[in-house]
Amino acid sequence: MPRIDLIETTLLDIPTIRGHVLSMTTMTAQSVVLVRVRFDDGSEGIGEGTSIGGLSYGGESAESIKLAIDHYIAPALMGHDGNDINGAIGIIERTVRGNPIARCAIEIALWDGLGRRLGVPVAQLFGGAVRPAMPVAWTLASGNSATDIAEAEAMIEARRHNIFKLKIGKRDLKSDIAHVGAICAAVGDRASIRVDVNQAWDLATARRGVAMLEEIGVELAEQPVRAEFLRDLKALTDTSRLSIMADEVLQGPIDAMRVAANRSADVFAVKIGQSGGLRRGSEVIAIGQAAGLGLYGGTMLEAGVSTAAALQLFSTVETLQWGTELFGPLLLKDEILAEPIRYADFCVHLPQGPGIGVALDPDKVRFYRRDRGATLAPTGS
Ligand SMILES: O=C(O)C[C@H]1C=CC(=O)O1
Ligand SMILES: [Mn+2]
Repeated sequence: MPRIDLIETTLLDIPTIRGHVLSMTTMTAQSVVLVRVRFDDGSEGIGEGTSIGGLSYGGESAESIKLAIDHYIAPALMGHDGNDINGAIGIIERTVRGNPIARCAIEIALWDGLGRRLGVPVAQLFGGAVRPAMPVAWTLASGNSATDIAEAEAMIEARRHNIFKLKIGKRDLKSDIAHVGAICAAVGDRASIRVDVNQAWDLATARRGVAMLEEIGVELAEQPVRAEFLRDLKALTDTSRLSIMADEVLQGPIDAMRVAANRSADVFAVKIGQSGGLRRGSEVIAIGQAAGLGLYGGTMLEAGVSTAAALQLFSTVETLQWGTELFGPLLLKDEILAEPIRYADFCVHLPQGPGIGVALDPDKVRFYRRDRGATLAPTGS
């Protein structure tokens, strides 16, 4: 029995290729918590926990993810059978409430370790991949319409993306609609245009906004209203011809059930981090499927490790009506994987090989680790 004998976390700060403007914050760097789990048979697994904009997007930050793992999850899991992932999930959930991204980070490493020991991809442990590649959206969020149009043109030309998600909700409705309209007019029928409001609108604004977006050819609006206001999300879904996607409201299968039960949304943005891991993510997917909702593989703008883990799970889903947005590594200025995930022909390709199918570049990890300065600084002062 391969017992867990070491759990190590490393916090990295990696600059983004440009400012990423969301309704609640502008990102210029992404903070990533890497997890390494070692088992006493010498095998290892890696995981990642990544959030957005410190604590401005949700209830977890890189620092809180690291703390939850180092101080609570790691001590509780020490000595546990690495092959017993369901048992480990039980221990983690009894030890730590909330904190779904921290829980996910460690679970990824457990699946990676198990896959590597068995010599199979994690997708195989979830029944096997039904597709080798998935459509992948890109987020246009430079904060400037002309820059976004140029970016969209370049992506279509390179055959990298023809699905674009526009981040809105920071500016007044009129400016946002003008911005989205300009992008829709520029790309025409060469791309699918969606928007993500990240909870910024009240119901009155959302009603007007969604109606205007529909007029200009937008296909879908993601989380237009606050996650807590499920009644408002449902009101929009009931009356809008645009598809409404649930994102921040989905913090695992219990929320998924609440949203599905009264059809408060048309589509689930399934995120392994927000769901609390691959196992709970697979349950969110099952609930969405059983309710006849559309599915979309979402991201917390994760680096390569968590993106690879999400790809392992989403590759096993029968129908991903809305594709994925697993482009996180492309938003970062530098690659931390030894071999990057492949993006081509408007798709992201499932990495091959055992476990999650990717390995870290140790030099890059060393370079971007937050405590690098501390490690190099003279001690004793
Ligand atoms: O969906 C979100 O709210 C978070 C994230 C995903 C893509 C992106 O640009 O931001
Ligand atoms: Mn979203």
